Amino acid sequence: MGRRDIDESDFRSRPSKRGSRPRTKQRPEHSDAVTGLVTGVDRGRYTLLVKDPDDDATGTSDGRIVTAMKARELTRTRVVVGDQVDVVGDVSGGEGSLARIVRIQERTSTLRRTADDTDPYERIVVANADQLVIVTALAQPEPRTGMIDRCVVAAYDAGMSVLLCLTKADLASPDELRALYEPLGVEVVVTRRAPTGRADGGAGGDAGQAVGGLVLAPESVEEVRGRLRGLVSVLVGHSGVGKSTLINALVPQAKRAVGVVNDVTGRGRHTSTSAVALPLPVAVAEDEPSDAFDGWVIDTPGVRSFGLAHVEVAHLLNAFEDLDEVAQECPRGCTHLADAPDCALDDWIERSPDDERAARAARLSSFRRLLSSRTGSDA
Ligand SMILES: Nc1nc2c(ncn2[C@@H]2O[C@H](COP(=O)(O)OP(=O)(O)OP(=O)(O)O)[C@@H](O)[C@H]2O)c(=O)[nH]1
Ligand SMILES: [Zn+2]
Repeated sequence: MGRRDIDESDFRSRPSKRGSRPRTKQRPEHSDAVTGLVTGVDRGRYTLLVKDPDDDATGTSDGRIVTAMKARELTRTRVVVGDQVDVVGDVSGGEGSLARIVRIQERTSTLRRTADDTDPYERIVVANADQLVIVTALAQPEPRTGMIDRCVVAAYDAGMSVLLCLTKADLASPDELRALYEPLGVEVVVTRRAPTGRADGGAGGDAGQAVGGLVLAPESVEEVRGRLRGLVSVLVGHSGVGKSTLINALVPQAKRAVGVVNDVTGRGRHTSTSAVALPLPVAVAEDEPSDAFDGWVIDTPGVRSFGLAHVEVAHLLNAFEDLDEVAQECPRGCTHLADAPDCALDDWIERSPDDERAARAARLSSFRRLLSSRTGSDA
């Protein structure tokens, strides 16, 4: 367990006036700890979904909501949505109960951002997510490829895959954006408003219906659901792109009571700026009520951009196996950009078989666009 292996007894037995961390020794661990998934963070209070060990692990929303705080030894450690944590104390989840987080389990991925490219201060946005869903409107507001590129870079750097969700396809065609992103291995999915979708809805009960909002074409919502199933997905998007409409369609308000609402602090869409994890219902049919869920949708109301100062080219290249291999032949310190002298990636196009040339060129130019987005601005 390495450096995480510091527990409360450690801290108390060796208080350090200078604030340096006590050295880890063999100490009794919290053998009574249970594991919880962090689904929300609000002013020092963490909402956890705790499952009993003998529950089957495969996705019903059984389990209880536990509110917790960090144990003292974790004061300087960031616990984020998506973290798997060990908790002790009152883990009953009863009203007014407060448990203690004593350990963070090793993360499989960390989605980071730098506040600004000139400011190296790094934040972890979400832990253990599989996929970044970039929600972009095809119109109103106009798509901004700079923003999309930066999200793609942040995701690949984090070891996550990317789903580009293009909304408002009723207003404009997705073809151009598809052509820009599919060469990068980015999956694309498209949503649109239902042909009769009106703000006041129809008979009600449609899968695509958002409470008090516009109705999305149900089949487009279900296509998105299919891409999210079984995964932990983080949704990002600029204001007005239709992210809330989509999330409401995927996870109707009624379903949200399960797993996330924290009665101690409450959570308002307009007050919370931190991420929140919502269990993704397997199906939302009203006549077949079920708590079954399969996957998590993490909304990130506070994330409007990704500063990328922390991203290294070499690390980004890892996400592109073919290019990475070719780039081994590059001169030392090659930037791999279009103006880089003797960049082996140019060669790779040159010696490409005719029937692959166009695809390679598209991939390389998309990749170079990503590279330069590291230093660009997304304004
Ligand atoms: N034409 C059309 N409009 C849509 C679609 N999806 C959402 N909208 C509208 O776009 C506007 C913005 O949608 P929201 O879901 O509030 O957007 P958001 O991304 O959550 O933005 P914030 O609430 O500002 O964070 C609303 O007026 C929606 O009704 C769509 O597929 N087609
Ligand atoms: Zn190069």
